[in-house]
Amino acid sequence: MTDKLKPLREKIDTIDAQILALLNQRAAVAQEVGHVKAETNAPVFRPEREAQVLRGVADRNPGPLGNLEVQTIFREIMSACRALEKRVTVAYLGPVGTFSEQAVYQQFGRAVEGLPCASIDEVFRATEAGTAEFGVVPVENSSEGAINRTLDLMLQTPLIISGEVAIAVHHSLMSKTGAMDGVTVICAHSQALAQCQVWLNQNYPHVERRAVASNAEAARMASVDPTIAAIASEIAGMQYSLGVVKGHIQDDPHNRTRFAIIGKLQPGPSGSDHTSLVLAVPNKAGAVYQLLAPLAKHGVSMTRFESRPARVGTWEYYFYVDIEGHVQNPSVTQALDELRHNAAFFKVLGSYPTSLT
Ligand SMILES: O=C(O)C(=O)C[C@]1(C(=O)O)C=C[C@@H](O)C=C1
Repeated sequence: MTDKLKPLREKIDTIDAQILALLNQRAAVAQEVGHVKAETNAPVFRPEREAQVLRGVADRNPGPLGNLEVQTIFREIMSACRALEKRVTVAYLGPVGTFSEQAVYQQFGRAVEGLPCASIDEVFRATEAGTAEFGVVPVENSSEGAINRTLDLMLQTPLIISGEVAIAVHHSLMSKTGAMDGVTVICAHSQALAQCQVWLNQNYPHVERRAVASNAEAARMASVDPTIAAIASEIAGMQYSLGVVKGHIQDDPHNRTRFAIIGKLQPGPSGSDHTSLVLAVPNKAGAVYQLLAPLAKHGVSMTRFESRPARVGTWEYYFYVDIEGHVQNPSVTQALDELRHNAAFFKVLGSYPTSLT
């Protein structure tokens, strides 16, 4: 056994030495890129370039490693190279251990400065003020729908959407002991309670449910109070040394949340992009249909359509529309020019590379 392993491990050692040398060669080139950017004051984080690199490694991947695995490795390589140029600060809905924090790492890799904020409003404020270069905010959940506070704030902010990231949301029921003995309350964010309600009705119909500010806060509470169990990600549970009572309790096994990266950067076209818009029309029959006609005319696909009642201003509804393509793509430019004419309110929230997952 040992005799057979030895030469194989020597092979791995040789390959690791090559990988290490190549990684540092790559890092040195990234440093040069950093100097060129510094001369022209160009942005360090280039989401369109990173998306192209990650799509490229998946396209060229011969295996046996899976595409997701090689993309994860290359995301971290780019993150580390980027940090040699400049370590970007990213605000997110904290505390640490939230799905928002996972979204930050999924988009930027680990070599970033995370800035946990107490609310979605604060993420916008920190990014607008420049305390953070970027912010990560939840936009929609596959089982619960739009995150309304984010949509409302998008309407007013001067920030742009520079990227999107979707993550699988798996909830676990956890407590200090990993059991439910003595637990009288289950705490979680209201969205998480809603996403697990069928499972909770079947398994713990008589235990009180209490909505708290975040799942990570619920995990923190459970870590200091044995009468509290929390619904949160297992990562949050690990941060607070909780034991898992039951994993994957969300009613929809494919539960996902999509996040927007907000900032002051408008990425260039990456070859596979989305553009987000907010529109409003006068309240008359057929107005929405007419408004959207230019998209069909120019062959631009709509990937999302969401309406929000207007709480202030003249219009009854704002429509949040995502389309395929980048504002610099000619068909999108033409469609948007016509849309702008038909709309009573028109705002481009940004064009950005489509999420890899
Ligand atoms: O190509 C660039 O602009 C770089 O700075 C290099 C690099 C990389 O490591 O590949 C790093 C950061 C950018 O976000 C994009 C790519």
